[in-house]
Amino acid sequence: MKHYKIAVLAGDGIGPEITREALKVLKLIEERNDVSFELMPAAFGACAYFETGDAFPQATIDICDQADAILKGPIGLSHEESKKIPIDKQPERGALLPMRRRYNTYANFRPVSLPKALAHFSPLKAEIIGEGIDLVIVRELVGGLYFGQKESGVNEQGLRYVRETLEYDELQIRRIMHQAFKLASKRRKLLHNIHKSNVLKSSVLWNEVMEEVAVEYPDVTVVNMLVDSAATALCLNPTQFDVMVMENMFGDILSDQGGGILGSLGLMPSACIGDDKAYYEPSHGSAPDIAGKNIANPYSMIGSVAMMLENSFNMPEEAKNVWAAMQAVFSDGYSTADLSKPGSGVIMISTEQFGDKVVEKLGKMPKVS
Ligand SMILES: NC(=O)c1ccc[n+]([C@@H]2O[C@H](COP(=O)([O-])OP(=O)(O)OC[C@H]3O[C@@H](n4cnc5c(N)ncnc54)[C@H](O)[C@@H]3O)[C@@H](O)[C@H]2O)c1
Ligand SMILES: CC(C)[C@H](C(=O)O)[C@@H](O)C(=O)O
Ligand SMILES: [Mg+2]
Repeated sequence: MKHYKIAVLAGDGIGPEITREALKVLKLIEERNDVSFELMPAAFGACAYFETGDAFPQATIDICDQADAILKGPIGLSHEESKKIPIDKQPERGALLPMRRRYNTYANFRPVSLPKALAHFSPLKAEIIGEGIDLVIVRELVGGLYFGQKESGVNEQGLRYVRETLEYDELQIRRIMHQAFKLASKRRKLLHNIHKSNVLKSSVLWNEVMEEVAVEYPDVTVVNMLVDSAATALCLNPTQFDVMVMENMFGDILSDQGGGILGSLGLMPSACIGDDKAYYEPSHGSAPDIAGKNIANPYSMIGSVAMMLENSFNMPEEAKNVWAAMQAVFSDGYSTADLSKPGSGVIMISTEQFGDKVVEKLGKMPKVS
C-alpha cells in the first residue's frame, strides 16, 4: 500500500471550512484505493501568527519539509484586521511568499474551467461560453515584482518613496516556459504567451527566451498577446484560450479575472509545483466577508485535492472521479451561495452539504482498478 504524508494547513477565514470538506473527500479516497494518507495539520497564516508570533512557525516548516505534499487553505485577514500584524509578519509576506520561496514552487497551474452545461454560473452570455471554457493559466510564482529587490525611504526632496523591481533571469523564464509548452503539447497544442514587451524590458527577455524554448516544441502554436489585451479577450472570447503563460503579477490578476468569468472564485483550485515539492491551494483568498457562515464554495479546495492526486500521488483516474463527482453535484442543480443567487434556478446548499454530496457521488463511482 502506498503511504503519503500530507501537511494540512487550513489557514484563515473560510480556510478551515473548505479544508474540512476536502479532508472528507481524501478520507473516502483512502477507502476506495490502495493508499493511506498521514495527515499532518499545522498552523499557517494569521492564525499561526496570533498563536506563535510567526505566520509560518518553525514547527510548521518542519512538518512541510517532511511532507510528500502540502494542502493549503487560503490565508489572510480583511484590510482592517491586517493592520493588527506588523507588515512583514502578515500572512502574505510572513508565510505564503516564504513558502513559495522555500519550496521553489515556480509553476502555478490555475485551471479556469466551466462546461457548457454550467454556463448559467457565468456572468458572460451563453453564446460567449459556447461549448465551454477550458483554459489553464500557467503563472510563474517565485519571480518578478513579488521577489525583486525592494527599498523605501525618504528621497532628496523629502518625499517618501518606494522602489520595487521586476526581476527575472533567463533560467527562471526557461523553466516556466518548458512547463507551459509541455502542458500545451498534451492539450490543444496552443499556447498564448502573455507579456507587456511594448513597455517592460522584463517582457522583452521573457519573449526572447520563449522563442528559444518554442523551437523544442514545433507542434505547439504560439500566440503572443499583450496582457492588457488579454484581459479584454478573457471576457469577450475566453474559448480562444487553452494554455496561457505569464509572469507572476500578470498571473495573479488574470487568474482572479478567470474566477470572475466563471462566476465565482470558489471555482478556482490550483497547483504550485517545484522540482522537489508541490503544494496545492485555492487561487482565492480567505474571504473574510463570508467566513464562519458555512456558505463558502469548497470546489476550489476539493479541486486542489484532485490536482494533488494527479501531480503528487500519480492517481490521475481518481482525480478525474473527484472532478466528475463535483460536476455531478452541479448537474443535479445544487451549489453554494456564490452560484445560487435568487432567480438562478440553482438550489442553495451549504459548504458542508456540498462536501457531503461530493462524497456521496464519489462513493458511487466505480473504483479505479
Ligand atoms: N493564496 C492565498 O492564500 C490568498 C489568495 C488571495 C487572497 N488572499 C488573502 O485573502 C484575504 C481576502 O482577500 P480578498 O477579499 O481580496 O479576496 P478573496 O479571494 O478572499 O475574496 C474575494 C471575493 O470572492 C469571494 N470568494 C472567495 N473564495 C470563495 C469561495 N470559496 N466561495 C465563495 N466565495 C468566495 C469572497 O467572498 C469575496 O467576495 C486577503 O488577506 C488576501 O491577502 C490569500
Ligand atoms: C495573497 C497573495 C500574496 C497571493 C498572490 O498575490 O500571489 C494571492 O493573491 C494569490 O493569488 O495566490
Ligand atoms: Mg491572487
